[in-house]
Amino acid sequence: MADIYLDNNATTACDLAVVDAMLPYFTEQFGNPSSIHRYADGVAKGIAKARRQIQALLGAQHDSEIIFTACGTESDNTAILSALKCYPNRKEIITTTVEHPAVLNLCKQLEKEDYTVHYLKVDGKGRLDMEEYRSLLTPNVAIVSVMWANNETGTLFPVVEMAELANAAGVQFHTDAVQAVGKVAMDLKATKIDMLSLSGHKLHAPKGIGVLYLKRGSRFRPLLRGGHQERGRRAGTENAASIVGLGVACEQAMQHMTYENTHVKALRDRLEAGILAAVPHAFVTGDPDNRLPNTANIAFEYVEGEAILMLLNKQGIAASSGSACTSGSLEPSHVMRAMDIPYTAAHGTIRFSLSRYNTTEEIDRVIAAVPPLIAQLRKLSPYWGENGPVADPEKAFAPVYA
Ligand SMILES: Cc1ncc(COP(=O)(O)O)c(C=O)c1O
Ligand code: FES
Repeated sequence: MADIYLDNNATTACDLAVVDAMLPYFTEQFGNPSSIHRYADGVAKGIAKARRQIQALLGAQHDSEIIFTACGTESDNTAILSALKCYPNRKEIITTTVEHPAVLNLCKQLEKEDYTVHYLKVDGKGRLDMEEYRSLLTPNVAIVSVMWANNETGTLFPVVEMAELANAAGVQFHTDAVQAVGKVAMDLKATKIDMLSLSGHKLHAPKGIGVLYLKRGSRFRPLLRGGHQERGRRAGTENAASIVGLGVACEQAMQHMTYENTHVKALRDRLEAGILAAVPHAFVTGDPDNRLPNTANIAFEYVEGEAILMLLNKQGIAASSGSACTSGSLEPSHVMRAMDIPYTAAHGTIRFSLSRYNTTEEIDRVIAAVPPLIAQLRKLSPYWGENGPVADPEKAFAPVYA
């Protein structure tokens, strides 16, 4: 039986059209786009076309607002560090408790360098408190960086509205839209978003290519200095093949946007409904009303996420865990902790993230596979008795994970 890939928030398979478009840039068109000979002829043109394809998907005003980078992480770092250089007297940053490490770990470092970082809290469904946000927006803030969609739960933040508020307060606004691009319709020219990060490998383009969108007129200081590539805003010879691939991936994403929000969403809903109907003591985390169409993060109480993943893997099903145990930590993920998910549930969260390549048959196989597997693990769980959870399992857990 074929394997089932439900880990698309981690990374996606390259679309075959993307690979086809890239191939000539490894062979005939391998020249440096800055050179003046036939090996470079089509390269600059290929890059220019990709810029327009990405502009179209983002609804950007100008193609010059697209800066190619090496990854989403580089885009995030560049955006935040740029604002700190542009506004040297402002020593505060606003972000959230549930950002990707690409933002969080940079902020942790900046705290050691005398910046004050305000981490906006989320409620039990992963939603932000806009009052708290408003109260923190002062002239001391250099930049607000808030993700468009959360990678673990798919929860969407109201970034368009938050950017308006930041702009009114004279503060730059950056959004990490790595998980949102291609799934959420965007019209950046109609927003006050100054900077946005995206990453190719989350939308069926290769790994190692990213974009930083920079609104025309917004202040900017480059992270990498060197050659004059990207109008001096990001030095380094262009990754032409990947850029061309990303362009095609963005065009495809535009074509599939409706499908993603109808068909893929229906598959996700089918998966959730099927699993929740058959498994007691399980629930969906995140904001059910404001979510990516492809993401289901399900907490299975009283079992270990890692054990679930291993049993799923044995059956050819690839998903990921909301816990951090794979990274060698016994703590559940910072996103689950921020939402105050009890640790007896947070340790058993599984993220199923779909793509347009998934089928109803695959989803039905997963719906059939999960319930017996959870039952099997609960039989082994010290927190699960004959008739369900043992009394006060939270207390029983506490000394272990304290
Ligand atoms: C929300 C978010 N931001 C940033 C990144 C980092 O992107 P990249 O892997 O291209 O550096 C990821 C990827 O996991 C992500 O999910
Ligand atoms: S899921 Fe493995 S330690 Fe929490």
